[in-house]
Amino acid sequence: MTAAVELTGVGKVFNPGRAGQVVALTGVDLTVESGQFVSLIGPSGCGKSTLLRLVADLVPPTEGTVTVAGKPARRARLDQEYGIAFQQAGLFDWRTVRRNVELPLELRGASRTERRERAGEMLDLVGLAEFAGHYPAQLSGGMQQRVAIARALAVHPPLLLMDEPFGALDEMTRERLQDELLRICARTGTSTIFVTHSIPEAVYLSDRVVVMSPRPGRITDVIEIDLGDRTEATRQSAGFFAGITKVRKALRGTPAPASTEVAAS
Ligand SMILES: Nc1ncnc2c1ncn2[C@@H]1O[C@H](COP(=O)(O)OP(=O)(O)OP(=O)(O)O)[C@@H](O)[C@H]1O
Repeated sequence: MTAAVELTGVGKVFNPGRAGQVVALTGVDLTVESGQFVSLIGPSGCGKSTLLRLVADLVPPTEGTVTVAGKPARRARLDQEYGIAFQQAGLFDWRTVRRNVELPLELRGASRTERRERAGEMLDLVGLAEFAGHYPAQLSGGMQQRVAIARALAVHPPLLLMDEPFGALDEMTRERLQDELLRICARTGTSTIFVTHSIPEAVYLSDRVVVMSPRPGRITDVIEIDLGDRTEATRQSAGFFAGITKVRKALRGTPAPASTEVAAS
């Protein structure tokens, strides 16, 4: 099966050869298999957002190749192979919730009926069907984030790129949205790359946590997480805490003990 994302020997230098030169990423090799949930974690400025933006073809790599769904990143962007949700929900204030979700479908030239139907389906999925006619300003931050997720999923992209989408939310809302996101990804078979600063969030959500080093950003560790189906009990489980410890050590540069597999217990 074609990998959802494949980066090979990827490097990114901003302003090369000029005064403001920044080597943001170097030697990045990463494969995200179809249906996998992968988090990126690392100190501020290590290149997490840059990596995501390379996958989204918002910036070109200086070296190496980026493939999304087996296609060059640019082709994948044109084919809308992915949806994007960033920390700021980025909704259009003057459009209702429904019309915000319809936007990527409009850009795709979908018919009015199809747009309505799909937006309704997506808003149902994120539990906001009743708010379809509201404007973003009438919603809480968490609800706005859910609209952004619905919008990102509206074209049924095989891949979701998320940059700290829950960063600004309170802990309870954040945990609820994490569960919703996992449910949505499982139902739709979506692959996800998720940037976060939160170790527990990365461990809870992911099949693999990718740990990055400070500039120039490199991947220093990939920690496999196997907590099975997430339930109420997962956040209190020994496996969850073991995962957190492993990622924390990797972030500090302490080698993890022999096995890198974190299992449910
Ligand atoms: N357009 C740009 N021009 C010049 N330098 C840039 C540009 N975008 C990012 N950088 C630099 O590249 C490095 C990586 O930035 P990036 O935003 O990817 O880090 P990050 O890991 O996402 O950080 P944070 O956790 O603080 O969000 C930083 O040093 C940043 O200043």
